Amino acid sequence: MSFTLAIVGRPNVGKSTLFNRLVGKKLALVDDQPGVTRDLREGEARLADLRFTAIDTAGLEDATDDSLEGRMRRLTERAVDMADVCLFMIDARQGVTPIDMMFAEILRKRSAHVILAANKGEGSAADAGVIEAYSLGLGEPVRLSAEHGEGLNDLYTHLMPLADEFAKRASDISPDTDVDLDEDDWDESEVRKPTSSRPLQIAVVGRPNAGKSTLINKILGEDRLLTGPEAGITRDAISLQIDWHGTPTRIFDTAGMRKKAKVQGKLEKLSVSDGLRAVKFAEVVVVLLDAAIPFEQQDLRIADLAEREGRAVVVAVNKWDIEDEKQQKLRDLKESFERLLPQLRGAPLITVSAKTGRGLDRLHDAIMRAYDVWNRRVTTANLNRWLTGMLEQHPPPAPQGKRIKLRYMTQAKTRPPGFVVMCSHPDKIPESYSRYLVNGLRVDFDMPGTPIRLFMRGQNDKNPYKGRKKPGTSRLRKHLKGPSAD
Ligand SMILES: Nc1nc2c(ncn2[C@@H]2O[C@H](COP(=O)(O)OP(=O)(O)OP(=O)(O)O)[C@@H](O)[C@H]2O)c(=O)[nH]1
Ligand SMILES: Nc1nc2c(ncn2[C@@H]2O[C@H](COP(=O)(O)OP(=O)(O)OP(=O)(O)O)[C@@H](O)[C@H]2O)c(=O)[nH]1
Repeated sequence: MSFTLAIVGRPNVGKSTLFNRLVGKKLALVDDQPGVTRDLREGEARLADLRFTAIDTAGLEDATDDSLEGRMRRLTERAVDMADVCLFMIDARQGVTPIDMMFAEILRKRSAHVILAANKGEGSAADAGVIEAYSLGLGEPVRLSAEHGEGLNDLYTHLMPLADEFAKRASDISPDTDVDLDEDDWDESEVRKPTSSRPLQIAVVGRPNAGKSTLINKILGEDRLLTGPEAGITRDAISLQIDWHGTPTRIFDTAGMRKKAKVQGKLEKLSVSDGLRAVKFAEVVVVLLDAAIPFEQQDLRIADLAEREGRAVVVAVNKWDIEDEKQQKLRDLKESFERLLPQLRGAPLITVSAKTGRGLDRLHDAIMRAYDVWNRRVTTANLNRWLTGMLEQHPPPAPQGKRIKLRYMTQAKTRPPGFVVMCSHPDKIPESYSRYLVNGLRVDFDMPGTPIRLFMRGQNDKNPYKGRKKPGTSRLRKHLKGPSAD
């Protein structure tokens, strides 16, 4: 089951950086001078369980005997013809440029499968560019940071169904692993359920000795993972596929993530990054706490990391069998949770005993629900009705006497839910007002336990349609919604 992926895009967007990450060796040169990569490079790439050939196209500023456009076109076409899938990369910090548009045009005509990636996506400086990427008409962009290794899970989610399709074409997989590719006809009451070929990906993370291996053994119903009383017994992230109450599920057991400062040997360093990697690949992250020592610094770090990575989060408090005063303890836990992890407001907190199996059904239900919420889509009509109410209840501030206008809102993405608000002065909207809207969305559309992303966007911000045709309302809507939105 192998296929070829070409990474294309204009100079300096980060193609080689991604290539290096996928291929795992420093095969391609990386530099902040445009055009450092001199030719097409090929390497055997890995992304979780996917294996494929990656092609890095770069070096477009090198030659002098032709126009940039001509060279770019030739090189891209060559790569496209060699590849099954094209990963088209833009620089989210710079937004969509005319050259990007030219690329999009070539790819739309020539490539059957294009995945759009908005790279350099770490941090809020990239927010506007990511949203703008929808305007290229190539579907939902994958927000990546090739340099920091962020967004690889999303890339995996985009690649996996294609990989399956290629494998099916090669007719070496059984007919019951059909992939449901149809994402366009969801409505807000519908959520995507994992299909048989796309298992729900769960990472169980927590400090050493929290009971991760014991928990997974219990779920598996057999002693497949090693457990023991010493901290740090699991050295690697292990993934296991099971049918959990009828849901195809892949569970990553990760070695305990401990504070970096305490990490000594090289082996343990690897384990920590394995844990981080598991978070990146997971859809739902179960943060497993030890009831005797809950919410330590490291637990908070892990939970915060999962939130920043945009994963659905369920907190499970383990070893509940040895707690007395359970009622009081539970109240204390909930209070600490709200105080220490406000960014995960409303995320489920489930008490379990990995040893006896108590609470595991509730854990399963909480995971499924968190996954549902993470996939939720709210219609634009409902959002705007809601926005009107929110504005009436608590109007936005008026810096220097000029009121900021929030005009229009739409959901730009799911997994996790991301919303765009068009407004008059996006940079003047205080953090507190954004929080008011996010908390409102959470409560009114019933979205506990999932990160919610909110982007404020000015109508004139780097609008790629500016200067072309008149941006009528429907055009603007299309730009905002993107081709894959409701
Ligand atoms: N901030 C940030 N910088 C990145 C990221 N990915 C790559 N870069 C930087 O962008 C610059 C260009 O990266 P390359 O990977 O060489 O880009 P390329 O697209 O292969 O460039 P050419 O060889 O010129 O076509 C380097 O300085 C990278 O370190 C990212 O995710 N975030
Ligand atoms: N009483 C009680 N003990 C538990 C429970 N779950 C795990 N333990 C014990 O806690 C210890 C650590 O469990 P592991 O499953 O190895 O922990 P881990 O989180 O995988 O540990 P690392 O591999 O170090 O990351 C073992 O002695 C388990 O028997 C539980 O629900 N109740």
